[in-house]
Amino acid sequence: MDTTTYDVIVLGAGPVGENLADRVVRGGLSAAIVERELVGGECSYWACMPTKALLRSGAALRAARQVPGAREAVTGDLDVAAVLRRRDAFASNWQDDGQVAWLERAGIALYRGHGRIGADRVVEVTGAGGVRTTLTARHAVVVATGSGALVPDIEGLREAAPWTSREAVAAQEIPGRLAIIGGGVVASEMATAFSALGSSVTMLARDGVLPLAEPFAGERVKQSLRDNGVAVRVGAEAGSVERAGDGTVSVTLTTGERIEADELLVAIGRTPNTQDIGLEAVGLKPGAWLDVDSTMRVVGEDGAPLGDGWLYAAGDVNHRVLLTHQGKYQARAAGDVLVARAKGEAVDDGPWGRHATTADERAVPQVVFTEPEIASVGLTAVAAEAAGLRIRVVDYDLAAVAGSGLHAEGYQGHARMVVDEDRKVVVGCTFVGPDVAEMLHAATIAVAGKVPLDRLWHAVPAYPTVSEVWLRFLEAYGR
Ligand SMILES: Cc1cc2nc3c(=O)[nH]c(=O)nc-3n(C[C@H](O)[C@H](O)[C@H](O)COP(=O)(O)OP(=O)(O)OC[C@H]3O[C@@H](n4cnc5c(N)ncnc54)[C@H](O)[C@@H]3O)c2cc1C
Ligand SMILES: NC(=O)c1ccc[n+]([C@@H]2O[C@H](COP(=O)([O-])OP(=O)(O)OC[C@H]3O[C@@H](n4cnc5c(N)ncnc54)[C@H](O)[C@@H]3O)[C@@H](O)[C@H]2O)c1
Repeated sequence: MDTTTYDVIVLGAGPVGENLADRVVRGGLSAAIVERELVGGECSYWACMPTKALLRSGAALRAARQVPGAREAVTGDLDVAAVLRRRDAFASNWQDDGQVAWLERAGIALYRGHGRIGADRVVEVTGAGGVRTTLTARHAVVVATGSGALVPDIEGLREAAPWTSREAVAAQEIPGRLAIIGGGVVASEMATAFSALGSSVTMLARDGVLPLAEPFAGERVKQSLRDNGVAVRVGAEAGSVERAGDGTVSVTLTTGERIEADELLVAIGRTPNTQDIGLEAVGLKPGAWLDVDSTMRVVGEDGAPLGDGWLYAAGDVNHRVLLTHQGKYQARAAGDVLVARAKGEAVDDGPWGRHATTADERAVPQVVFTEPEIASVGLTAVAAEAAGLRIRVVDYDLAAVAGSGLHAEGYQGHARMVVDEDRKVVVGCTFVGPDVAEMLHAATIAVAGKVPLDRLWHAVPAYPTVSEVWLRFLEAYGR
């Protein structure tokens, strides 16, 4: 048997590559995965899990302090060393043995090294010591190489060795002063985490705090960051950066003002890991995001699949939605469609079909783990209007729901439901408040399931929970 030929070869063993390969093997095909760093990808070691571990202890402490009886039992502050140890454990101490064992159990062959596409269906792997292996795919190659932090061309920035999300997430010491360029999800979560861990944080939020969220949600997070001592500088833009011999970083704003810090985190978005994966060998542009159809097949500029449709791209690298859960959703659909195509079975790629990733466009859930949390799904009011929908917005004060007062003293929160008036279904929902993350899935089901408002009246929320906001939404909308 030729051990270097597989039905499917996956480039990148992040959450998306792993899930896709697993799906393919479960469908009866063989799969190999190529990984140049740690099996498990960004999410496991430098993103989702360790960031949430950094944030969770502070959130738990705040929650206890908001409930009389529990509050009195809290006699100290965060144990920073214990938080960092817990973070280390959630990052598996940056060892991937557990995930490698999982690959073995799943029957997926692992090649360690940097993978590059050499020609149609051919992947060259350069492993330790420059050893090269050529892999050939009978059916498909899948690019699941993810994304890296985008570092802008600001004078002196690279020379100043700034933190990206990786260094922030893996920090072994908490800087006294942390400056952050950016106002998006990474910037907001890291400002929340590091201020709770003791840093004095300055956030240079050129375009505002979480500008893509419902405005009331970004506004509440901004206010809360300020209440917790973070200097949120909306509109501030870094002009140049310099690191002095003693390690101090100075950021000179475009206004001329200087801000000093011990570390500088750059969090202004992502760039695709496609610079050096051989895209030029198959007529694609290195460094570009990969465009795909609804089954994750890479398409050319004409919108048609490349060649006979042998190349797929899933997860961050296709730029549809840069979230682990959506990438894994893409992996399930793409893995299944790959098996169907290989076996000559019917493909179900119409909207909401088994092999299509329709939810990427209409029903993406996301939780931003700030204080307060933001949990949202589907369209904001602005996005719905921009999409040409005739909408009605229903707002509700979460503090007015009986369950919220019980949950925490002085609970503050807000919720918004966006209704498509022509179809009488919910197309978007946003909650902002303590612990709203776990409320999100009900909204996701309403949006993805296109549950008519008339039917939602029969989905009765339990009393006394914060979820009773669903009843209040319907009452405010009217029957
Ligand atoms: C700080 C931070 C926090 C986040 N928090 C969340 C969160 O709470 N929830 C959420 O849903 N999302 C979160 N995300 C987003 C999430 O991390 C990504 O959407 C997810 O990791 C994408 O998975 P992926 O498999 O596409 O790519 P990745 O996780 O980036 O994995 C790609 C893998 O491919 C490998 N690779 C790349 N090029 C090659 C090559 N040429 N050869 C071999 N291997 C290669 C890489 O080493 C990597 O292991 C966060 C992101 C950041 C930066
Ligand atoms: N909880 C979560 O789900 C979670 C957590 C962290 C990251 N992520 C994902 O990771 C991805 C990356 O996050 P991110 O925060 O880096 O990107 P982002 O796209 O969320 O935010 C980047 C922000 O930087 C601003 N910006 C862009 N260029 C700038 C510049 N030159 N100077 C100053 N500001 C600039 C933008 O206006 C934007 O608000 C996101 O897509 C996000 O979905 C998700």
